[in-house]
Amino acid sequence: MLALGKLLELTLAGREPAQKIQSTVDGVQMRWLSEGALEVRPPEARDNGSDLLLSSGIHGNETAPIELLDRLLHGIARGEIKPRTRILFLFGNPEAMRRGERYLELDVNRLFNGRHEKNIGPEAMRAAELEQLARSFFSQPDRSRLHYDLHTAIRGSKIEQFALYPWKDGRQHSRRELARLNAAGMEAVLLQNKTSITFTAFTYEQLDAEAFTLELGKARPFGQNQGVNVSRLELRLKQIIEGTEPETDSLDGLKLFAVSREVIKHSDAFLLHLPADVENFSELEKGYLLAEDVAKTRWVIEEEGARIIFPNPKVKNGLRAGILIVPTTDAGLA
Ligand SMILES: O=C(O)CCC(=O)N[C@@H](CCC(=O)O)C(=O)O
Ligand SMILES: [Zn+2]
Repeated sequence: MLALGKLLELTLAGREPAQKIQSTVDGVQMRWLSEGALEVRPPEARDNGSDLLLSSGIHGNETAPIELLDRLLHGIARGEIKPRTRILFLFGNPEAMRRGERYLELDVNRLFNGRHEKNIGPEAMRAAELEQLARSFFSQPDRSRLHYDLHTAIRGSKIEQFALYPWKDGRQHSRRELARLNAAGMEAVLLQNKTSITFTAFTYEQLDAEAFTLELGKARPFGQNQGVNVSRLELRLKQIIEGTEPETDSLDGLKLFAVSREVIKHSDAFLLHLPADVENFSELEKGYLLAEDVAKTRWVIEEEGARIIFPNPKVKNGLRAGILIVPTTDAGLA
């Protein structure tokens, strides 16, 4: 296999490749751009005009998505997967990956859309670099732009695999993209309704890409992801890469949710009234006191059919400590 196919090994070892550009036997060019960043270009005659950004390791301990991208890259480097798309592979937070931790000082996925400029340290610099890599990759006109940022969650989930779809004023969510996610094994999609500071919010809002955060199961260390079944997503990604994806417009079985409220932790006095092992998508009854914070702030459930995802009282003050969601329909899709 080409040495650049071993991007994960290089990244975990903190090494730069001796040769930064290599070509596979069938003319696919691989170019190492920076730590954890590699661009794949198909031969011109085979290029179908699609640009695909695949990122993982934005949280260093979320290893199943890292292993998935590693397998795809190996397949390309060995000539077994024959790309017709341009692809940018990104491992988001290399140092956190080496340490097996979500992040070192700052959560990289809270540093986009201008936030890195208000912070200092390696993770703020990395977020700026990731923005620049994505901006440059998606700078070519008249090409389709798709970004999947792959994650696993801290806790178990009543709905194992789901996507979060960013929001931008004046832009409608795409039914076609949801059908694609359905075919890729996602069981639910959360439609956001305000701007955000995550990586996919940046590529969606500023680079005009279709962009999704994909949650694939529970976070485990490298080599222990047998319980995370990514086979449908992996197949779909290979089909997208090779331009052999079957057309689908079916949303059958796909559950749609909208954000009702984000629970923001304002102070060290924040209290979340949920068991430590509560699963994502757990239902909460009307009237339930979910959280309390400084100045008698109370989060009481008012919504019919409310569920909680990503509850985390340990986040830094000012950040999201959970999302309250409610079921929605496909009425607003383009
Ligand atoms: O399990 C958790 O609490 C977090 C899992 C995770 O990393 N999720 C992403 C979602 C990003 C988004 O809102 O699009 C995150 O929190 O960064
Ligand atoms: Zn994550």
